[in-house]
Amino acid sequence: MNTRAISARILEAVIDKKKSLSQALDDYTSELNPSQKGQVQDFCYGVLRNYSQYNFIINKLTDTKIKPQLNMVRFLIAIGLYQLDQDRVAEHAAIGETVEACKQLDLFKFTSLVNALLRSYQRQYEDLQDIVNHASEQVKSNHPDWFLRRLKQAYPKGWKKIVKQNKQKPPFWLRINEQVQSAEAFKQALTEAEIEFEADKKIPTCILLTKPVPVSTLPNFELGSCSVQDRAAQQAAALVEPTAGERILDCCAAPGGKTAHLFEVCPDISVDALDIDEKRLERVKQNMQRLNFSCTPIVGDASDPQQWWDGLLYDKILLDAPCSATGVIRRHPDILFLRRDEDIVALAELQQKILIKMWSLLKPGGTLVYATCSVLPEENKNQIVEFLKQQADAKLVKIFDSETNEDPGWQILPGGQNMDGFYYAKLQKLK
Ligand SMILES: C[S@@+](CC[C@H](N)C(=O)[O-])C[C@H]1O[C@@H](n2cnc3c(N)ncnc32)[C@H](O)[C@@H]1O
Repeated sequence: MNTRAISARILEAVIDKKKSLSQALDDYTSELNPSQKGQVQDFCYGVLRNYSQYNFIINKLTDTKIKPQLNMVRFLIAIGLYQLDQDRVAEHAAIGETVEACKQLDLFKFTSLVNALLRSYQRQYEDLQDIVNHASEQVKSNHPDWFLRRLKQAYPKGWKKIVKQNKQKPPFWLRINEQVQSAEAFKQALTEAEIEFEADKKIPTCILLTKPVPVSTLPNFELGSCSVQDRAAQQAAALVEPTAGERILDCCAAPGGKTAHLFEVCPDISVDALDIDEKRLERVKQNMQRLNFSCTPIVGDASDPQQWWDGLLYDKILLDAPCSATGVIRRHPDILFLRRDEDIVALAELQQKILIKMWSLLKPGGTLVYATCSVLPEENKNQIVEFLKQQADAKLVKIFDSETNEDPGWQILPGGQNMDGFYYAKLQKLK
């Protein structure tokens, strides 16, 4: 099967069957070579970031709407439109290969429709762009109405910027592991390997790769020299401030990016890495192995510590709460198709429940860092405000720029200092 046909199947899995993009990519691309995999990823991400717009154009160009059961044809045409929007794919290849994919998917009678529609798109390109520019916010932004409503309510002035960021390709940040080599030595090795990067101005162990490269080509990656992690996620370890001898709970730890960072900052700590998902916890173990650290993985539900907790209080807790992930849409555009409005209420309830339970596992004098990769106040600011109202033994620790606004924590919006959308708040338990 050609890469367009495979991509159409993946889009069907995400958009119609509500599978996560990473799962669908795993399911359909395991047999492909790296270059084919790259192409499939490019098509799928590209279409998901612009699907509402492509769907709108398809409806404009077809007299009779393509029936829902023929969504596969719709996905193929969307892949064709994405290719024609790009300079990288020659027009004849974009159209020819998409028509070929149509045959490979046994959709022979639609080949002329696919061909005609893509050619019409080329001919009417300027007019269609103009029509799209006057379409609804939902079409232009590729965001569902419920999410636009929540964004507008939370950020009356800034929502357009967030929406724009969500359509961008994400930056490629690395975290250098100074337990393997100094940041300077790693940067030198990158220069020698002719891998272009920008050093972060504030964090010496954080760098931005100018162009994505396969991780296997990074110097000593297998020996744990560095990890791929967004700059926003790299703030967590500094906020936890791990200190030698401490017993730390990493709550909702998988795949273990932040667990590893805690050890990189201070290897002489003991960390319980808790996650409800046994399979994802395996990835924590793999990451620890590559980086040569050792934690205690625990499969368990954070909202029900009686099932797994050994009764010993923790000095520090990092609670990377389950959330809507609405801060990382540029990395995971499938979120726009998988998340529903009612999820936000359910997640907010779960987050407050977990926060209260985790608080009971913290030593007096200990600190808890609350984190999400969400941009919604329901999961962030409101959670902390509500918690502080109810918990007399909780004191807010001010972090970064949190003193300058009414938010008790730090809301990072997508694209802010080139980071993902994230939220942090730090709480101390009074003695
Ligand atoms: C945002 S991810 C964590 C990322 C991780 N901290 C890192 O930096 O690599 C959230 C995790 O929460 C886990 N999770 C969701 N609900 C949970 C629950 N009730 N108890 C424990 N873990 C949960 C999910 O399985 C998922 O691995």
